[in-house]
Amino acid sequence: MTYVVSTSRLSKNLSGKNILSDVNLHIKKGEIYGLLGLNGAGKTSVMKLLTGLWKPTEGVIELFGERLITGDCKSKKRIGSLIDYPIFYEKLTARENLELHCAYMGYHDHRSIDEALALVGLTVEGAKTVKSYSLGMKQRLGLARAISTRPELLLLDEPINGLDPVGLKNMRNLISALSKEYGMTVFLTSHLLRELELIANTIGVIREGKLIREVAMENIQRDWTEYIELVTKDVVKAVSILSNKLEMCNFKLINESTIRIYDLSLPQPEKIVRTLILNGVDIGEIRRKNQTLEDYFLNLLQGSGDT
Ligand SMILES: Nc1ncnc2c1ncn2[C@@H]1O[C@H](COP(=O)(O)OP(=O)(O)OP(=O)(O)O)[C@@H](O)[C@H]1O
Repeated sequence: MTYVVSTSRLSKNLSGKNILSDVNLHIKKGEIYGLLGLNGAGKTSVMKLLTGLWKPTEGVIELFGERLITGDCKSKKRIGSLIDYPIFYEKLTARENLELHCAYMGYHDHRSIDEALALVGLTVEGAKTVKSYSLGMKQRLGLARAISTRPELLLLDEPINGLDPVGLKNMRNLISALSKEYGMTVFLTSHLLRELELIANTIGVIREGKLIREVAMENIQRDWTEYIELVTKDVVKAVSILSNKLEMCNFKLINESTIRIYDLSLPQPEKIVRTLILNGVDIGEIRRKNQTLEDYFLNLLQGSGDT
């Protein structure tokens, strides 16, 4: 499969500290990919590397199927980005700010500026100077600037930070529309699972500079949130049978009498139970359960999930 963005063993070291280690990202054309991580996990650092603001210490970045070379402007023209707090020329109007940006990027179809301002709901305010803008308006203007050159790839670092509930919903609708109606590939970061869960097709989980999982939201329910909980006095024996006879590795010891078995597609749950009983494991209780998406991601974010 070809990806709009892929990285291979991407690493960044700053002042002797590994900020990112061996990050392998895979972002498909047209999808909304959400990078989820706690504060300080490395989300902004990934953005800075993808936009060329930082140079990788090690590893490779491919954008649109081509290796990103430092100083290369070709791929930059195909990307719109909103990283950190957006800075504008405060004394100029919003529209003038976008015109300057388009000129700088070599994009000369100014219809896209009106379209961008309309999409973020700033058509009327576009004629006002930016110094009169509120924080939320500047955030929206930042997005308008990012899409004013009609990019194929949109990189948004924490675009929902500081937005009120109405602003949040509008931003979510807008990002979905950019993906569905304009075919843009969107890569955004957030520490809010709920927000990503509502719009992302794929979620990547980053923890302490490592990308520990990429999951397609359509598969997540089936593959990761269902499990069997087995209660037995013979946990040691049960674990040995699961590993050695059934060749399973996707299970977790919860306490001295409880095991959680994930990945129920292979082998069938009935086979697991039959094999345990035939090998003399005394099963106290067995039940099929679902963990919530929140539990699933919290495990990954906080480190109790497997890597
Ligand atoms: N310029 C820098 N020099 C040294 N360390 C840095 C620099 N920028 C970021 N870091 C460190 O890199 C790590 C990752 O930071 P980063 O900003 O990428 O995380 P983040 O996931 O975006 O966090 P947040 O959600 O708080 O913005 C942090 O430990 C941070 O202190």
